[in-house]
Amino acid sequence: MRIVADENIPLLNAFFADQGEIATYPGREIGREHLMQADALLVRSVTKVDAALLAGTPVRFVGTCTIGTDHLDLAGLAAAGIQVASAPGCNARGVVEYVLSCLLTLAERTGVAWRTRCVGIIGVGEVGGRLAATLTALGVDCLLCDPPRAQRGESGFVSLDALLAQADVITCHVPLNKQGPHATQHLLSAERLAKLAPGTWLINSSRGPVVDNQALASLLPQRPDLQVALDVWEQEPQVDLALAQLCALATPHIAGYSLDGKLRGTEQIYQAFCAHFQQSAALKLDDLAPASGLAHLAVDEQTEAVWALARALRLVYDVRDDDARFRAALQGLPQKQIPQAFDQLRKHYPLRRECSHLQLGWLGDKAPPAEWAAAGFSCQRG
Ligand SMILES: NC(=O)c1ccc[n+]([C@@H]2O[C@H](COP(=O)([O-])OP(=O)(O)OC[C@H]3O[C@@H](n4cnc5c(N)ncnc54)[C@H](O)[C@@H]3O)[C@@H](O)[C@H]2O)c1
Ligand SMILES: O=C(O)[C@H](O)[C@H](O)COP(=O)(O)O
Repeated sequence: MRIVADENIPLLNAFFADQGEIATYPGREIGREHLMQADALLVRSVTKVDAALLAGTPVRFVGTCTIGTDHLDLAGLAAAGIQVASAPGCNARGVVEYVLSCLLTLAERTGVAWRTRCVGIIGVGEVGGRLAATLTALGVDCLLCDPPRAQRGESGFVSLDALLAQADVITCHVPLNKQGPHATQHLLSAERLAKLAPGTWLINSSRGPVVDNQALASLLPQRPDLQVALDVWEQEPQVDLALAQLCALATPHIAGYSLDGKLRGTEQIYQAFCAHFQQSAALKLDDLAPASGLAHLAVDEQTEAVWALARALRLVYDVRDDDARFRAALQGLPQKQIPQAFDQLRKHYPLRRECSHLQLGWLGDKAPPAEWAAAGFSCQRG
């Protein structure tokens, strides 16, 4: 068995060394010449894979250790008889923590309490669904928009235009679909952006082209009331630095970059690979993942639950650090050098664990506040 893989897949060797010979390359550089003897191709989001790339190669299995699949030509690969697997939900919790951190930061900067804002979630799947559950547990009002789910007869959704008119915060969690009845490319078009209510906070951590970046760059100089956080960019790894400058928060596509999320992605693809090649999936992430590096925060009955949660989140993840690194690395660079700097920020991303690695030590006599567990924090006495 020969496996070709993106060099940025963590625990690749730990999971796949027993399965065959592994050759790794930078994800953006994987080409047909690397695949002429490969049985399986393992990628992340930066490798574009279509039937033409694999034509004439023995590759019969493609696994992407990511949630998004817009870099894969799913229809073409299916027609060519190639099995494709992705890692649904693997880093969804990381994205939720990124959005929560954006809310805390924008609240601090504008002086508007984040818990009083109505959050409009566009796309209510793995990420949007978990975000809605977490925010609701914290007492925040949410509006949900997901026409594909509404069309399947599920209730609780509003139309996109109703959401845009009513929400104070808009956060996008849709896949990038260029065609079809629910296409999402430029879902936030120039026309819709122009209608954003005064003081709206807009967060995009889905895919860059979901928001018309050119229209946003033209709008923002006339609308200093809008607060925009962009994690994804229309021409990635190229970034429009003028747009980044106008954003309140700018990061290099790292919303889901917790180590936990990346490792779950590798494990999910290992399982799919083993199922496809009829091998037993004997390895478990719990046995291979590095120790948790648990952080502690002690709280007592006098501490307001939501204040403690905000402190706890800051201990685990602070989007301001990613924003500062992004600006320091990219500002002033000639355009030609931006893609490489963008990729370097992602390749050398600092260790980040999820909130499940933070223990809230409860010093009170009564039961700890229910919001904590509901918001995804583990809470123990003492
Ligand atoms: N920035 C990051 O680091 C990062 C990390 C993870 C995922 N993502 C992106 O976020 C996207 C969403 O992730 P997910 O795990 O929630 O995916 P998901 O497939 O579980 O959920 C997507 C939801 O969007 C809905 N949807 C589709 N078209 C829509 C439309 N036109 N309007 C509104 N809703 C629509 C779907 O019905 C679905 O419920 C991924 O496809 C990926 O592109 C980014
Ligand atoms: O779709 C996803 O899972 C995310 O966008 C993922 O974090 C992308 O990371 P990459 O594959 O570019 O390393």
